[in-house]
Amino acid sequence: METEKGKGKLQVFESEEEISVSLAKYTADLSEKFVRESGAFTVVLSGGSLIDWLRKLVEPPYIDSVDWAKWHVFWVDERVVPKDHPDSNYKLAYDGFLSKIPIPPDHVYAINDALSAEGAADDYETCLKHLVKNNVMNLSVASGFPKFDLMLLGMGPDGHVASLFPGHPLVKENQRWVTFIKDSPKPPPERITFTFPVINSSANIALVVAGASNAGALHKALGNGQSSDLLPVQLVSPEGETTWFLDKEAASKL
Ligand SMILES: O=C(O)[C@H](O)[C@@H](O)[C@H](O)[C@H](O)COP(=O)(O)O
Repeated sequence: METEKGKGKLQVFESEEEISVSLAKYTADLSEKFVRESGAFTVVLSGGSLIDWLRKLVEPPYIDSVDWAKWHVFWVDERVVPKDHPDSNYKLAYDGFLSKIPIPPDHVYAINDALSAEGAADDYETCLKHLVKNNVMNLSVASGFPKFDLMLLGMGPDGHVASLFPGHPLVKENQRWVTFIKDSPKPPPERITFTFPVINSSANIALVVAGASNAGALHKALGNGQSSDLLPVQLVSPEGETTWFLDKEAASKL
């Protein structure tokens, strides 16, 4: 099933396997477009199941056809733990994805895990500012925040995206590019996260959500009901395009 709503392009798949097939083609097509147009492709990863759903991208034909040397990889959020810790989103991505592609190591922007949460957020923001200065990426003309080519986002059953949780003041942060949280309701408590102005400056956002536990939040996000207290996922509203990759369990209440 595929429909266009005001909230983006909505695709519902029979299985997680089909999500993975479609996500690989979508990502490879965007990579081809941005590399052709600008010579680089800036991609933002999440934690959670997303990395597993990228598995078809590291298989033929894409493993051979994607211009991996032009990729620059970032994280929308990261837990403040050592990079070899089981909770690390970097480790998750390295083990399941990055170790399988020929990407130059200096194009992989992991957090500095020797720093505090606050220090790591500052450091990551400084890193992004250097990349803007060196023309690896641009600022959005409309917002003045960095504009990534593609953000691959998951969503939690509470409607959180990145480490922006419902009711938390960080949801309203509108100055910083990268900020930190020390009281995440989902463990581990210390994380850094991109802010909504950065998320919403993206050229493309894929929201990849599977499983019945997410059906309620998706119903609220994509259904026709009105509500004044918006879930974080409802604040995802990029300058560019949103594409939803759902399985039928997640979409069961739509
Ligand atoms: O930092 C975290 O705690 C997770 O990365 C989390 O944000 C995850 O991305 C979502 O909960 C979606 O998870 P699933 O894709 O596994 O449903």
